[in-house]
Amino acid sequence: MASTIFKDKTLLITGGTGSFGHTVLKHFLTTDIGEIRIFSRDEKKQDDMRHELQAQYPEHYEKVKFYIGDVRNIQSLRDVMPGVNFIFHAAALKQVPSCEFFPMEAVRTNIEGTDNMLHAAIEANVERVVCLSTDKAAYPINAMGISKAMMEHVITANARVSAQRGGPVICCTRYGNVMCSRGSVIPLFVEQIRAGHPITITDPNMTRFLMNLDEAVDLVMFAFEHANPGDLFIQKSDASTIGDLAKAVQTLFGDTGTRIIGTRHGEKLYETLMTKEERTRAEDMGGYFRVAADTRDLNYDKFFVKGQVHTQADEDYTSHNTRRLNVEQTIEKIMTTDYIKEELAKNAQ
Ligand SMILES: O=c1ccn([C@@H]2O[C@H](COP(=O)(O)OP(=O)(O)O[C@H]3O[C@H](CO)[C@@H](O)[C@H](O)[C@H]3O)[C@@H](O)[C@H]2O)c(=O)[nH]1
Repeated sequence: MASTIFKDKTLLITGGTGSFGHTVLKHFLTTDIGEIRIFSRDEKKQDDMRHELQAQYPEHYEKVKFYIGDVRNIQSLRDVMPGVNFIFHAAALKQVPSCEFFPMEAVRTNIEGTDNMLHAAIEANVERVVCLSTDKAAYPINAMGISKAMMEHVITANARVSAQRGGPVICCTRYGNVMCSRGSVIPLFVEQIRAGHPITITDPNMTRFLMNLDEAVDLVMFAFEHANPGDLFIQKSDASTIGDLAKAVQTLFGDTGTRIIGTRHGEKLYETLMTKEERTRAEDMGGYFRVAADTRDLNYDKFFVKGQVHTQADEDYTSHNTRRLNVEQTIEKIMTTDYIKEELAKNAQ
């Protein structure tokens, strides 16, 4: 990717050892970017990443610097900030079931951690910050989604203050399920098939937005380039039913039967990427929507206008009403991931 905006600049990725961080490195490491800082808690994951980069990118790996820290600890964020131009904030607790059992942990990392990061970024005069959220934050029903929804509000509030003071441009992206990410359903199905077990389906009629990691990075880059303070960016995404997704995986890896297990803690039948209320403020930008921040202050009287006041659009934008992929199209879609390509290559050996 030619990325002159990043020429000689320093990019910080919080939660940088995860799948998102790996994909960002794949996109940026060989460009003219100056430095990439990986900030995360786990020294083992950093060490693994360091070795991987040394092997794969012998001429570029020295651009990557590793910082142990935790977004819950603002001092560790202050320590990583000097010289940082841009931030992609991916650090999060994102497993729905674990957040359900330990909701305060989600509060500390997703809400307080994001607030800490933004304060440290504002203090350090960073130029741009893009934060990563999830569809589960729209009309949230589980602790992970609720914490991410609060995170989005923390982002909007800090973006407003930062803009008033000429500080960093802070924005947010929201996306759906990243196919084949760690612990997600596609790798689970593949493992079950390999073990000769029936695959476990919660509800064949459930739908999920399907996105690959490159699309997640593209969305973050789009937000990076187009953001006004407090904007929320959403990528238009396709969806499939879990029943069709299961058939797609079985077509590629074999059919060992299916077993219905029922809906898990905190799960929805479908996900919402953009609410009706957000749609009234959304701008269609082709492949993306921009939901502008509400820039009014608390003095509502001065904003009163005569005439019709729109408070909601007709419909939410959901995994039930977006473009629905059939089994064939779902196969094509999941084949775009490195995980599926690598696993099929193993089968062929
Ligand atoms: O044995 C299983 C497990 C899951 N599912 C279904 O598969 C879909 C996807 O499940 P999963 O891959 O676990 O994703 P989600 O629960 O939708 O959310 C995951 O994916 C989100 C987006 O990547 C992350 O933010 C969340 O943390 C992570 O839990 C859902 O409809 C599940 O009901 C099954 O049918 N059988």
